[in-house]
Amino acid sequence: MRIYLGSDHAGLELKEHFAKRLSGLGYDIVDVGPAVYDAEDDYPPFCIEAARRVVADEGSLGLVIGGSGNGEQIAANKVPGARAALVWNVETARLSRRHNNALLAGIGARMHTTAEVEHIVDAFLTTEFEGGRHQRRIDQLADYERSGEPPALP
Ligand SMILES: O=C(CO)[C@H](O)[C@H](O)COP(=O)(O)O
Repeated sequence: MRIYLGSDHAGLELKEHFAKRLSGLGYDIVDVGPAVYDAEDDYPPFCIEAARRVVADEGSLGLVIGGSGNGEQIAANKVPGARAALVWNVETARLSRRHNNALLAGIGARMHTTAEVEHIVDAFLTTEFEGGRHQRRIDQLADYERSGEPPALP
């Protein structure tokens, strides 16, 4: 499976950790940057690029890593077709795949130990989408994104 990685300066060290770790586990890693630490860099270019690539590459997943993961997730979700979830423990990571078919995980490097994030990321990458009623909800979001017509209130 191909995994796209993006971050900002706050997530750079953890991104590099995952580039090595996931590559060692057999994942095909594409790191969209940043390549060097710059305390003044901004997360949108890297997270939007990671999300664009995931959406264009069916079957791939992405990790967008920052200080909190909030802005990274917001940036990724601006890309049409992207579904990015802020994952902050193993259960939210599992549910983001099982119920939301999340394509990208937003991760807060300043919120966890590296060992915690390893468990969170492993859960994200190894959980399958459940489909069923959850697909109906995802379809409503996708229709709204495409048409601008909000789903009817029940
Ligand atoms: O988490 C983030 C966005 O959600 C950023 O990594 C964070 O805002 C960067 O902060 P600073 O420039 O103070 O290092």
